[in-house]
Amino acid sequence: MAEVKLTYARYGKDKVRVFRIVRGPTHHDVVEYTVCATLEGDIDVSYTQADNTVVIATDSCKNTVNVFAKKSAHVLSPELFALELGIHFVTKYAHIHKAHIDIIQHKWTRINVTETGKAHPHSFVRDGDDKRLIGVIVDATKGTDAISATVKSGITDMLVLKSSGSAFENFYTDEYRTLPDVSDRILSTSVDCSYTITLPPQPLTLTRLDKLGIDFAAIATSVRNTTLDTFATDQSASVQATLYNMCKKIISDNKEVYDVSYKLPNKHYHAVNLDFMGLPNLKPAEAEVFQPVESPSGLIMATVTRA
Ligand SMILES: O=c1[nH]c(=O)c2[nH]c(=O)[nH]c2[nH]1
Repeated sequence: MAEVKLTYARYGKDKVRVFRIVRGPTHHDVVEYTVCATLEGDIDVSYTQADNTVVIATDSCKNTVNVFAKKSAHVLSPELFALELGIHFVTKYAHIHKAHIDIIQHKWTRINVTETGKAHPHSFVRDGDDKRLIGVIVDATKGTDAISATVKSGITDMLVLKSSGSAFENFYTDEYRTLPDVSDRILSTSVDCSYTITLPPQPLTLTRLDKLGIDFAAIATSVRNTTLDTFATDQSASVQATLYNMCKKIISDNKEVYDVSYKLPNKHYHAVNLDFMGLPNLKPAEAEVFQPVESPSGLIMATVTRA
């Protein structure tokens, strides 16, 4: 047998599906999460010596998510809920030094009733495929009185399209280029955005969570609105340039945001040739019927960081 060593180990429960109702006096709030909770620490012997005594069962990790969903005062904020879970794992178990909590928040938007013009107190609609993504790492490797954390938050699967206000011109020309300059085109992408939030000076404790003073929901709303507003209003020179404009505004508007990353597929729409019917549809000014192209798509990515 070759000499080997274990260089990284982490385990836990993925795809923990949880739904929580918070019953208020006048209305209910609901959240639906898919949680992935994984742990690092002094767990090597479970891999190398078949010693399970150090293993908090992944089933127990799942139970912990459900118990905290019931007891947490922060459950409506995925960032705070993730921090709370992470702090729990690294403080409850002396041999667990890092917890990774990843949450997908599924959409439930309050229904506005047409007849009354009012938001309904306990009825909701899934009004889009977009989800919020939260990734928290709680780190107690320097001890439980020196816990630090990183918080990433973001959006995924937010499909957008504009039928004008997008150009792509003056790009590199050589023998491989076949694409003509276009001054007006369809632009469509499925937004995947992630941003890092700087937490106030650590260390972190469960009780300090109440006093973090960061309005995670307001930042999420700002990021979503800026993404949509910039996509709509920017006279786009390219996906790259529009992406950068989104990042600049998000970092300017949100002092807690340290960096922003986007992954933007450029979902192409090709004008259909209708010459066989004598219908002009190929020149940009005449094109009205398009074929949405599943693949390939462009893929434009970048991270912009506060200087
Ligand atoms: O906005 C764009 N960026 C590109 O890099 C690119 N490449 C391409 O073929 N079309 C586009 N559009």
